[in-house]
Amino acid sequence: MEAPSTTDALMTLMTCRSENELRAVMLKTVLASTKAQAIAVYLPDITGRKLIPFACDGGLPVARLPQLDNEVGTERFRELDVLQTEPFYFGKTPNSAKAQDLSTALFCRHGALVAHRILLETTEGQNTHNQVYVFLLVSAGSAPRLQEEHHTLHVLWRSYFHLSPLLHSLENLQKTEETQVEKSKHQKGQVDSMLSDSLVGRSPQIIQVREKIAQYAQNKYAVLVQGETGAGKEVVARSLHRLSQFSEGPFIAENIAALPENLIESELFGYKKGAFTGAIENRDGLVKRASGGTLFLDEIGDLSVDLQVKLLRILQEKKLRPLGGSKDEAVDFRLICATHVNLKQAIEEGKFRADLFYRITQLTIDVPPLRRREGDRVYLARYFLQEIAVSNGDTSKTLSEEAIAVLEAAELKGNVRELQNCMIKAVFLALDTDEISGSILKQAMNEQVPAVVASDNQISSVASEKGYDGLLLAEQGLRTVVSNFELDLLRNVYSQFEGDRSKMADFLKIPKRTLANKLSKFNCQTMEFDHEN
Ligand SMILES: Nc1ncnc2c1ncn2[C@@H]1O[C@H](COP(=O)(O)OP(=O)(O)OP(=O)(O)O)[C@@H](O)[C@H]1O
Repeated sequence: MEAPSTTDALMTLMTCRSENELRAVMLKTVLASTKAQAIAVYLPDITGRKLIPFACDGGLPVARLPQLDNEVGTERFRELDVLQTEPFYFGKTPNSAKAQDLSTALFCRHGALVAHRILLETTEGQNTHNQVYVFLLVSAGSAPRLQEEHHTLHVLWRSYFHLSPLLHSLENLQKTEETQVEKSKHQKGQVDSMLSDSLVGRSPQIIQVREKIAQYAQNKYAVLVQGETGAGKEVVARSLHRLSQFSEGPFIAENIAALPENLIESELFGYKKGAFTGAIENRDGLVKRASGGTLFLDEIGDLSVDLQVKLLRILQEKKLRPLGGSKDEAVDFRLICATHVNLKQAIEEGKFRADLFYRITQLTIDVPPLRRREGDRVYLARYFLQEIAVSNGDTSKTLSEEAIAVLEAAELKGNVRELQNCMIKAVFLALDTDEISGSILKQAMNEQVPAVVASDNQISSVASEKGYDGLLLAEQGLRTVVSNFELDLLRNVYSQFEGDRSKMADFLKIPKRTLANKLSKFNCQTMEFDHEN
């Protein structure tokens, strides 16, 4: 076989991708170029007195090669030695007990050795080996072209010691990159699992929402979360907070619509003692309390235009002046707002300021209604059944085929909240059975408090169930009967949930804003229900 040219040999070396590969290819290349049977390569140690095995092919493994005294280098070994006739001994002296034929020591067989001492240039400032000792076992009687061979080896080993540190750095870089990729995969895995635990669902639509949350969580921009009531806007806001740099700080949530109009300002921005009658001490507002964390303002569309101006100033200047205060106080928080109304329309109607709109919608997340999430109803229903079972220390109930069909056909205007309530009711209606049937599920759905948007017929039929007779209806008219019924219902729900508005709104499947409106309509902010209406 024709020996490869030096250029070809160099090209082959340059295709190597790791130090190990380079070393193996180098030895093969040298064997091919010199037509030797075996090769052992040595480097001098730091003192220069010993030669340390570095690489080999065709003989003993490197670990079993002996160290050599560098007498070869100093006394007997010239730059190029052909040791074909005389055995080449190493050891203290050729006659000492330790003396041994070098070819046997290196290759376990006595044979003709060619030894090259290759002088490399040292690169200033770099710890480059400046000599390489190459021992080749050649066929007896072969006549190597020694000078030419020596030149080739010189070129190859020089190139080797240039390429080797480059590959070493490349490998380190790759390892670092791989570790970073692994690390970020691991982090992504953690984020994914945290998000799919809180924002449950596997529809492409909800997966997209989760992706947006993961993407937006790491920055400080304000986020507007839009979606129908009960769709999970607050769940999204909480997830954003948990994944953000503010996660160690507080998550302060407030529903603007649920706050009485006259209290919104002091609740949000706080006040100083004496700012108004009843301000008997300094009190931090929600904005101040959210400092270092996240402020979640639900139903932001309900903020009065005056307060919109004040909020905008705070967002722009990161400073807050409480009611009755004379100094600005620094605040730093991430703002997340939610709305189920179209804010652009509110701007057109003059109810919402465009400048605030742009400030709070640096990023937006649309939470799709349940009806637009393919496959999530049943998935979520099973999830809630499991959750209920865990909290009851029970085994999870299953859904019959019929129940699944009922679920798929249901309107679920109250979105996930309605579905969750339905499942709670269904579990308690199906106490004696492990499976929730279609009829139980229908019953659970019907047991939900009639929707505020229920038709007159539905209302009068519920009214008659509740004891409002037709006579009364004829006497007072539908409006009064319905109104009284609603008041009665609110009073019952109030006592059931001890005035907790969030729970009341959840139970009634209405936004807290609607609940707040109804309470003020009945003049019962304090739920001391005056029969005014
Ligand atoms: N994807 C989901 N996975 C698990 N639970 C959810 C999910 N979406 C919503 N929920 C649950 O549904 C209920 C309503 O969710 P949330 O309060 O976030 O809705 P919302 O859109 O903010 O409602 P509103 O507009 O009435 O304030 C909560 O009990 C919440 O835990």
